[in-house]
Amino acid sequence: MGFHHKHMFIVGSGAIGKALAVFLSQAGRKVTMIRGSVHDGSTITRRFAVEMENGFIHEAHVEVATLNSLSEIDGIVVLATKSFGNEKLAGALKSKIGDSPIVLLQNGLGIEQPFLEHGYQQVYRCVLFVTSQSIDEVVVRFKPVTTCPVGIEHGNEEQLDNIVAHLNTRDFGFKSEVYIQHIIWKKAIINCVFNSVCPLLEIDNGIFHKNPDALKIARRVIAECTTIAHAKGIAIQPDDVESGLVQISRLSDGQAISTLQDIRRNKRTEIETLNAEIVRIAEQIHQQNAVRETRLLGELTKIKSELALNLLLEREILI
Ligand SMILES: NC(=O)C1=CN([C@@H]2O[C@H](COP(=O)(O)OP(=O)(O)OC[C@H]3O[C@@H](n4cnc5c(N)ncnc54)[C@H](OP(=O)(O)O)[C@@H]3O)[C@@H](O)[C@H]2O)C=CC1
Ligand SMILES: CC(C)(CO)C(=O)C(=O)O
Repeated sequence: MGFHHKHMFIVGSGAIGKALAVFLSQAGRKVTMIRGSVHDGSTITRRFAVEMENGFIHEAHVEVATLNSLSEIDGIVVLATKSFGNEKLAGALKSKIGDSPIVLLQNGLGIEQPFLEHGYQQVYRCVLFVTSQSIDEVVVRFKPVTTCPVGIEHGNEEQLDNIVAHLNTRDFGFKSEVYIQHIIWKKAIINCVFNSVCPLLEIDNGIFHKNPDALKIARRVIAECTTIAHAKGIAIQPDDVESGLVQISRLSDGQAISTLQDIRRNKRTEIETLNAEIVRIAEQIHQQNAVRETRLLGELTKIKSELALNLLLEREILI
């Protein structure tokens, strides 16, 4: 058995889960994908493909199971599901994973709470700096931005390095980052901008490096959110967040942000863990007036996403 002997369980068969499953399988890791929202007891093998920017296609056959088809999960559990499912998943995984570590790949603030509250001892958080967009049931279009840091919510550095060694591949890079909290905040603030402005304008991620007026809006949201970060003891600088945002905008030009993909597919979005969560934190420390634009953009995005869901419901009733 080689160094990378741990079985990788990827929960969630979406744009990120499929890309990760393909890269890990190609690198020779043992991979099982577990469906996040499907519980029909099935285990099948499926082909997934990842299209890179230069047109190259990576593909792999991956075993896809459901939670109720597995009695025990022994390995490294990686969550690539939508964060609003975490409370339910934390309950469902608890009796099966023993002391296997869990790694959360999701965007947002506070998304680890359900796992900490359920008493998980090995909880790690990754901040993704890649974009992956579903083209159809099999293919995703993948663009890496930079190496993705993984840090500790509850656990230890030795296990962290072991997890990173198992996750890291040439095309989807991971690294250990002991001080992850400031990166979580920085990325969450960047997402507060992308995941509201892009869906509202119905435009791809390239807008901020191309349009000075959109960048001005981004700058104001960044200023608001960094004020709250500072009040919570997270020392991040607005200029640093802005350069991160512009870098992502350049490198993911043409890609649609996940919230825009969700709205287009009439799916629930994660905006509650972004703008709404920063507003909630601001309220707790009586600084709600400092985040007015962040709140407005979040509320408009939420309405837009609910309108899309209602439209789908109405269409279903008519059929
Ligand atoms: N796509 C991207 O470029 C990026 C994504 N992220 C983050 O990565 C995470 C995954 O994103 P992405 O792959 O794009 O999302 P997708 O919508 O493509 O896939 C998410 C998967 O989550 C599962 N899921 C959906 N609802 C629930 C639920 N209520 N309970 C349990 N599982 C559920 C589904 O898995 P199944 O089909 O197996 O049921 C679904 O396929 C998100 O938190 C996102 O913010 C971060 C940076 C970039
Ligand atoms: C900002 C971006 C594009 C970076 O990975 C992202 O987080 C997303 O697509 O959800």
